[in-house]
Amino acid sequence: MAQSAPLFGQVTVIGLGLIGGSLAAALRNGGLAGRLVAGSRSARTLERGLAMGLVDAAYQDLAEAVRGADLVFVAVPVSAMADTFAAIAPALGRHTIITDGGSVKGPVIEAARQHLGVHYARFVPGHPIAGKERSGVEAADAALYQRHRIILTPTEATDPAATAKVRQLWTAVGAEVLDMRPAEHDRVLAETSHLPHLLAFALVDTLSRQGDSTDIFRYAAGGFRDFTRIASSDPVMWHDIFIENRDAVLAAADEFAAGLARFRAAVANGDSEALLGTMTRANTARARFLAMNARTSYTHAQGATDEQLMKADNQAGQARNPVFHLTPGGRLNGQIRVAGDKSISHRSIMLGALAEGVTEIEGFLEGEDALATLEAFRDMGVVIEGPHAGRVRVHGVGLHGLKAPSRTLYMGNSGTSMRLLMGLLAGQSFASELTGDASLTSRPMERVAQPLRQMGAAIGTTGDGTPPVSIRGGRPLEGIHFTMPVASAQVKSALLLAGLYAHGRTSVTEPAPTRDHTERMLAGFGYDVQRDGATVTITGGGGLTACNLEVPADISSAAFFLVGASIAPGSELLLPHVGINPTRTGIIDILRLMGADIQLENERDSGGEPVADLRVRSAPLKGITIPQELVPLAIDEFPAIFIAAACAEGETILHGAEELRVKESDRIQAMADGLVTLGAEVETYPDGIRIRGIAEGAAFTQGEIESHDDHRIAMSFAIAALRASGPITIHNCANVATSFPGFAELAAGAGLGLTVSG
Ligand SMILES: O=C(O)C1=C[C@@H](OP(=O)(O)O)[C@@H](O)[C@H](O)C1
Ligand SMILES: C=C(OP(=O)(O)O)C(=O)O
Repeated sequence: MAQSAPLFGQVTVIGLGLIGGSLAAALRNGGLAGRLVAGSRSARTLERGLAMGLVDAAYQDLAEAVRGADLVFVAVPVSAMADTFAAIAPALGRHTIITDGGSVKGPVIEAARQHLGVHYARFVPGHPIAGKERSGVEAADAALYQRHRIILTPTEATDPAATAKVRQLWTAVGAEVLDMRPAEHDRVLAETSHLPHLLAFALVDTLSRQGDSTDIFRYAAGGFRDFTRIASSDPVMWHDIFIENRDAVLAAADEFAAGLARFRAAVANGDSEALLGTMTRANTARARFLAMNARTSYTHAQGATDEQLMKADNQAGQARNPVFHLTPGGRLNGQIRVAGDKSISHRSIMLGALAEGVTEIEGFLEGEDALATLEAFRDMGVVIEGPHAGRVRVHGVGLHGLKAPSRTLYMGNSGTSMRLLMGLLAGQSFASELTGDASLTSRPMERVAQPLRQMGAAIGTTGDGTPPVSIRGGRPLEGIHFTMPVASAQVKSALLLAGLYAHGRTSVTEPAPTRDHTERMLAGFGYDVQRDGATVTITGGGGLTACNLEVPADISSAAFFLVGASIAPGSELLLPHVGINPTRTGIIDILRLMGADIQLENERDSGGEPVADLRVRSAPLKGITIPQELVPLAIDEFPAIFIAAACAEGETILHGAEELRVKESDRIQAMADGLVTLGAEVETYPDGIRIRGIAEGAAFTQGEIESHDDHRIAMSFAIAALRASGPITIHNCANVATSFPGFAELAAGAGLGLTVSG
């Protein structure tokens, strides 16, 4: 850590175990304290601390230790807090800030209030969530808090300046600081840490009391060992925690007992639907909660080992994030079946859930975005089997059968999930809240919220109009006629889904054609949808009937290969069963205008959606001015199109695409930055870009690219390597899994020099 001016004059650490010792070590390393002092009842600990160079002075008399301190960190067991506060209070200065590391906050705050007297206003309660597998001063580790979370739980009595100072302290040693109310902290810890320990202790104890317990333990397999590992934790420490956090632990235990009773009843009654519902939800829930905490991708959390999960969770978003390494040149050949269509996959779950009967889906996209939708419906009580190799069975609950979710619905990175669900949830009788990852929580949601309010919905967003989105529910909706200011299929779809619940007719007029999967699929589920030019209308009060669906391959995923094969001489690829809905084929039109050689073979209908096998051969490309009417029809494909433009003769100019600035990243800026890094000549406009291309040979230099956590940016620059003069490295590629899991393997199989690390 770099040396900086000391943040504090004297810091005193009371209790020099792993937690206290590690803070001392980190402050020492960073030069953050002018003087470091330790206080401990144990002479041996103090000797070790001095010998290790952690502190400059050490006292068994705690009052002596805090004399002259600017900041005191109390890191003793929770049951010893009251005595410690009483011992130090008389020696604290008028400005001394006191903070602690106790794992239960309510009782520590109460002890501080009783014993710190006037100093209570400068007491900032805290809880570092850091590894505790080793203990004692010998385990002190200057790096312990780096990228770990510290929860601060200031009370109304806490001086905000003191809180700010403690926040500065933790940030300076590399931690991420979160604020919580004390009661919330104790409840959350009771649920996520104390209850599991209670269950493990209770299970092992219960089994060990049975007559044949020797046999039980002899035959105990991995599951038993995994589940009960934490029953080996220190009984004295856990005794203190259960006693100190009594109320929250009891509430969590009661909640669990009710869940156990439900499960028991389902077994007793042979209730397959309840059993499947509970277990399919549980299957993915853990990975999802951890992903949600880390505000990271969900399939990553799902594929990770326990250790990685906990690390990702502790390290606040630092989940392992793959890096793409590309060798330059090469060509693409063969046949590639790209991932299932994302837009159709989302809607297959939504409409399947609201239908009467069981909907069977094939070709479902097992990408993060579609899975976020799937999980949201599980959270609302819908039994969904799968996905297994693209097959999903949705047990529809009917238009009015959804149940209130017990917690915030996590939409990960998916704008489609959030916006469509806003419409659907506005029509429900219950309240709900939607949130997402760092990218999604910065995207605009008022474009949907405003017209829904006109229909009568009660919806809140943040001051910036971004998520979290809260929906009051239980409000009667009235059909409206809405003319969309932006061409957005998500806005249109949200209003149509709300329209299912509205009184009368809901109609939406679009300024330019956008993807019409919602309209087609509603009709496929038996709902009457009227289309008249740019206006689509539905009347509330009908019903949906389950059906079977085959999701075609996603033309947005095929786009990377259409561009890759076009720009790499000697390429020829066949992309079977790709959706060629005319509201999605802008990419084909644009590439053809540039001179690409793309053939549609075997055109057919698949469940109401046109599909074809796409054959693409390399061809010399030329720059064009992209026709305005094609912009909404190729909206997600522009990152890939920009790569084609950089490999075309002359200039390509795009206008009218300001929407690109509010996708998973600002795609105009993210692509321009990457293109410039790779030596291309570009100029950006508020609504577009100009790119000068190089028709032959290397169009790109080597370079390091930032994906900005945007799947389409990552995949576009991967394809660029086909025409680069040196290696390209792309950082933060986890989000490729949102729309195209398996991209790297498929692309490498077809000839792209792509390997993945991290
Ligand atoms: O409705 C859909 O499935 C989508 C609509 C488009 O968004 P907008 O409606 O914001 O243009 C598109 O970018 C997105 O990937 C999927
Ligand atoms: C914009 C996209 O998706 P969404 O809006 O669903 O996040 C996309 O996939 O490119």
